[in-house]
Amino acid sequence: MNAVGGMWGAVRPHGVRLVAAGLAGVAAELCGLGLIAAAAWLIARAAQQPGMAALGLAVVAVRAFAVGKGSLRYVERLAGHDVALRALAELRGRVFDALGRAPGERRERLREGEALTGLVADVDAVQDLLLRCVLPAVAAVVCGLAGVVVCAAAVPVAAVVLAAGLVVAGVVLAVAAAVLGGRSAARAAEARRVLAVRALDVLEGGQDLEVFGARERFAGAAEDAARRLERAERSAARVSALVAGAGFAVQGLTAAAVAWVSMRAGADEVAVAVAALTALVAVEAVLPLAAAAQRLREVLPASRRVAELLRTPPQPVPARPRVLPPGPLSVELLGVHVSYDGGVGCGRAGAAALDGLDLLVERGRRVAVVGASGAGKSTLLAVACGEVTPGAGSVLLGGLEVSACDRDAVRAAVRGLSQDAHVFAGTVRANLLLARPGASGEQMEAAARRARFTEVVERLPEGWDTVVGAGGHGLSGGQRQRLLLARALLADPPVLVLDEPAEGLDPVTADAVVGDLLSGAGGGTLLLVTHRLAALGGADEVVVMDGGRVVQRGGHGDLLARPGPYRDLWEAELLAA
Ligand SMILES: Nc1ncnc2c1ncn2[C@@H]1O[C@H](COP(=O)(O)OP(=O)(O)OP(=O)(O)O)[C@@H](O)[C@H]1O
Repeated sequence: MNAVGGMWGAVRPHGVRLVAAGLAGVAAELCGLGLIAAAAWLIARAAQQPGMAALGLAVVAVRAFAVGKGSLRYVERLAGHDVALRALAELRGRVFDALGRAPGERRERLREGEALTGLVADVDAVQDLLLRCVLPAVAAVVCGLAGVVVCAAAVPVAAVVLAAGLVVAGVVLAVAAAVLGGRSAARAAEARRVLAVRALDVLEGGQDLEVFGARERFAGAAEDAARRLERAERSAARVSALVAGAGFAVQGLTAAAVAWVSMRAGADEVAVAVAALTALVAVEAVLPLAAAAQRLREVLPASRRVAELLRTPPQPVPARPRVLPPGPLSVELLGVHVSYDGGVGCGRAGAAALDGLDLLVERGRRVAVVGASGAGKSTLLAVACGEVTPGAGSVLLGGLEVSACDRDAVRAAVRGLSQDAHVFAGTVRANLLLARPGASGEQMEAAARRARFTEVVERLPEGWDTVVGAGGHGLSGGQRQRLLLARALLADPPVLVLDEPAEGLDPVTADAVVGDLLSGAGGGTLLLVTHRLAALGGADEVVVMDGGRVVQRGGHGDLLARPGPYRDLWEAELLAA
């Protein structure tokens, strides 16, 4: 029920259109039924040569039903698709809203090709609930009932036989199709998922696979998945064909049985013809129920996943948000705990990324955060800028609980450079101005100088107007990183967070950049995650993390002077160098 709830919420605003589509579908089926009943009556009665006056009304009825059936079917298709597409647009809007509300790590998972492709397919599949399940089912049920009524009017006992035929065609076959076809559909869905993952591996990692000589193996795995998908789809098609064949057999047998009991009951030939042909049309109307049931089995899991996403509770919005003070802000984390779903926690399944972390960074201070890989440094920055909501503990900005402040104001106040920052397709200038649209040429130049990006721009064919591709295509890794750093510096927010700003730069430039960032004058509070310890002499303070906690803090020189985690990291860095 929850699964359908997600779609229903999107359909409700278009309820009138949906009812119109349903009524048009029902009316089209009833016209089909009326057409056959009237035609049967007309042919059988004409054979008795009663004269034109007795047949006139039936001739008009046949014409009206024939025209009505075609036109109403067209109206039903038009209105049905109109409402389904409107509901789909509404549903997509709701899914985007829910994604916006979702915690950062969930959005993060959705960036993976497989999950994103899956979500898009799930949302699209939900429209089939309306077009291929609900609307055909409503029309089938009404037309089946109308068939029984017409049959009962012609030959009462034949109506019982028709009802039995309808139950077999509309219920027994539908359940069989759902059970047998559902299994194949589940296998096909899983095979489709595996194929998408394998195909992404081959497409995105093609170069690496070639280098490591693993292309054949991965391509073979993709082919295997494609074969499994083909087998599952064949099996689903076999079930559909079998059910369709059985449906036609039930249809023919029901019509024959209705004719036989009608004759046995002593009905005249006109009544027999009307009852038999009505049975033929009524059973035909309920046959799509089997296909609808099979499709329902395929669509329900997708609808369930979409409904689950839509249930993401909205972030509580403070009634009267507190206003952050101007200028650089202090950052304080008190007993902060973060666990990621599915996080491997450095080999300890389910371990916390932040484990009761306490940290106060006073306003305007320049703090370097260091620690082994997986210590929780990036998670600390993600919590500080509101990307990840802690499971427990408090985060204060300028002395105010971030949950009491406007979310957009917090986002604007704490920004910088994350490990997965994106370069957009467009000019280098446009990429930089994204951080501060009104920035002057001097401000851009200054940010570029600090990020060592000026020398890159000078060598680009069109300078600031050089066009780069999405993801920084056309730039080297180091050039891309300098562009991203320049963009973060241009933003100049009250709290600047930089995650590995010198990643991909040569060691000398990297140390120079990190050193400048930590010792440069002015600007806001700075939280900088780095592995380059040699450049930390200028930092106001160095914070050492391990296992999601702060294990040591102090000045670079003081920390080096005594044994402890920082000196261990330093010695390990010297050894590696
Ligand atoms: N999106 C995520 N989903 C699941 N687990 C995650 C996610 N991000 C981090 N983790 C887990 O949380 C722990 C801390 O990760 P985090 O990225 O904060 O460490 P880090 O100190 O920045 O590491 P590195 O120096 O390698 O970047 C890790 O053990 C990791 O397994």
